[in-house]
Amino acid sequence: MTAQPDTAAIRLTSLSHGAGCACKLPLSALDELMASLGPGVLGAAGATPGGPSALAAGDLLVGAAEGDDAAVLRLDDERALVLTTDFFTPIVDDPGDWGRIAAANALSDVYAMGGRPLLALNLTAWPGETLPLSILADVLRGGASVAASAGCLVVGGHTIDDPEPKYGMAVVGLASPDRLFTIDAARPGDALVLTKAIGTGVVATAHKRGAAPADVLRAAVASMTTLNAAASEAALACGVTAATDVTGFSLLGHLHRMLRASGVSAAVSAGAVPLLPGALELTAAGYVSGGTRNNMSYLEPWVSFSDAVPADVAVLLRDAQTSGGLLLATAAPDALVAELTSRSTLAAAVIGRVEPGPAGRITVNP
Ligand SMILES: Nc1ncnc2c1ncn2[C@@H]1O[C@H](COP(=O)(O)OP(=O)(O)OP(=O)(O)O)[C@@H](O)[C@H]1O
Ligand SMILES: [Mg+2]
Repeated sequence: MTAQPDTAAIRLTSLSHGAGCACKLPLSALDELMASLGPGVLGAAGATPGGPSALAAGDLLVGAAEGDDAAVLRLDDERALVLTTDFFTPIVDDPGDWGRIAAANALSDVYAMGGRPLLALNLTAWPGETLPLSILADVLRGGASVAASAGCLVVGGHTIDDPEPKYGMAVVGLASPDRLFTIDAARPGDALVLTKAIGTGVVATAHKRGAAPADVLRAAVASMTTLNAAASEAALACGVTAATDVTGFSLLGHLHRMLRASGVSAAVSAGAVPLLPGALELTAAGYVSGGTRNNMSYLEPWVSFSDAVPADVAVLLRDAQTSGGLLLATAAPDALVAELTSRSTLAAAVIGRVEPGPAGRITVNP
């Protein structure tokens, strides 16, 4: 009989070159890639299919050109299909937690469109020769448990051999075609509301280096495994039309994308942004991921910080998040905050305001 490896001694994060959504390709590279593809390669909303297609013109409500959280296809007057995918490298050492985080993160893009998830497929890359499959089974169990709590069935998947483990899901959901949340619907005067605290990137980076206190890691994992379902339901109940989820491009990066798509600017109140416990201390101690550094350089021409914003808070606003909250724009923030609070979302913070001005510009005040 071959000796079984001690699975408890395996640190999954040591196998990962970057943590969670911090391993996304930088926004600058993604922009360049999309622009280089040229027209007609990826389907855009309103486009008429060039060749034979089952799609009727106009039924693709959100496509690649929109750069939104998920694609949306109208099925009939009441129903639209929502389609999205996400996967990443180990963000924590516990396999079940990694699975739960990756699933909550993949499902989040459906909630960010105002949909609810129906079916999912596991996307898995695994070093089959060196890493026991029992660990992968724990990852998949974690993912399935979160999907089940979302009312979403995992119905299959795909697994490749890869020296670096990766896990995530492709998810199909349903939404009402006339009640979608899109990235291009923020309007001057709207308040910006955030439904989770930020700081998962610094906590994950510190954890990878063995420096995150247990209670700090626990709070970050609790946040990352929490579904954005309640936040999405609250936003639907309040008639919100503009939303995105906060992930690897950071709070300011995803806000910038929303503002750019909507043709507006915004002012953010740094002091109103909720921070995870320990995040500020770990930022001060230098646990800043490569993804966050990419966000900082990408956002340089777009964001002006008041001198009164503490430097570590300014870093956290650009911290690469994994499975972050929803960022919602609303003309009726009091009603939305009350609805979020009644549904016990992790946060319900008014963090700024949409303003008329150059598309994508952000001013950060203390
Ligand atoms: N390889 C790719 N081919 C086509 N489109 C892509 C590709 N990678 C990213 N995109 C598109 O670029 C946009 C931004 O991608 P990104 O992964 O940041 O969105 P997202 O799914 O909302 O991210 P997250 O899951 O982290 O919230 C999305 O509209 C996405 O569909
Ligand atoms: Mg998203």
